[in-house]
Amino acid sequence: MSTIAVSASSAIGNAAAADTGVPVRIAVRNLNFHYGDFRSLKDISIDFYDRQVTALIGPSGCGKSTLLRTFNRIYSLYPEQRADGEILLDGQNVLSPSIDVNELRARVGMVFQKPTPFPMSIYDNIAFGIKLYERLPKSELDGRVEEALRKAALWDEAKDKLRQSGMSLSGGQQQRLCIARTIAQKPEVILLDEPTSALDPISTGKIEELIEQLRSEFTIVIVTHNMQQAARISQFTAFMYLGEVVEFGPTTRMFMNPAKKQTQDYITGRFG
Ligand SMILES: Nc1ncnc2c1ncn2[C@@H]1O[C@H](COP(=O)(O)OP(=O)(O)OP(=O)(O)O)[C@@H](O)[C@H]1O
Repeated sequence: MSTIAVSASSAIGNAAAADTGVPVRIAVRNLNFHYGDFRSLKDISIDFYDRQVTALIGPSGCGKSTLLRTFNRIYSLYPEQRADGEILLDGQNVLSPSIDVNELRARVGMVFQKPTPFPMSIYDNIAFGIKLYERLPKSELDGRVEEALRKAALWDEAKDKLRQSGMSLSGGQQQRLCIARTIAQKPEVILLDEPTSALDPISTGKIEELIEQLRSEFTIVIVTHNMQQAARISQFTAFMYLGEVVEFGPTTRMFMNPAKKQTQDYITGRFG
């Protein structure tokens, strides 16, 4: 794992983050993103720390989801979308043409705003992804499915109906199933794009607790519109505006004492 870039976070005025001593898992350098002729990310440089939760916040259209989608190159499914610059995952540039994108997507899992279980059983929703990469005897596969459901805090609710359709679960349970499916592939990084915006407060609370538990094992990047949520669950926060990272730092400092007026205005709801 790369530790070189810890001090590089000072490139965006973040001395506090640079002092943490936490290793960097993803180092983004001079990243630009284009949808056709439209440049939606502008020369972004930012570090994401190992086994920490980083929240991406900012007004609608500022580029949060676009940034998230660069990490596993999911955008490359669309020919008119392109990124340049560097995204170093453990020191290896994921934008390099030599990267195996299937392998990358197993290392960098993603969960979307709307729960997206596959139209198959709860068991198969999880086993499917494992079987793409590994050939395991049935007993071992059963163990991996159980482990993923336990880590996603869904085992107790799902263990007696593993053969039922994933679509039969509630919205909150479906989202935990999607998280279980991602975890089962043993990723290093989990990307969460507004994972609770379609959920009720109780389901939201469960996902937030889950994120706190998952942090011991995974590096997590979450896009959220909910400032309280960002403050509750993240250790680092990046405030984005018009395709740029305006400010980045430890969440407590960002919320208690932001350095930039734009950040202050946004987190206090005064952004016009
Ligand atoms: N498929 C696309 N084609 C063209 N432009 C796009 C596309 N997707 C996003 N954009 C533009 O890129 C910019 C960043 O969009 P993005 O979805 O990353 O913002 P966001 O901060 O995640 O917004 P929100 O909070 O509303 O989800 C916006 O100006 C948006 O209009």
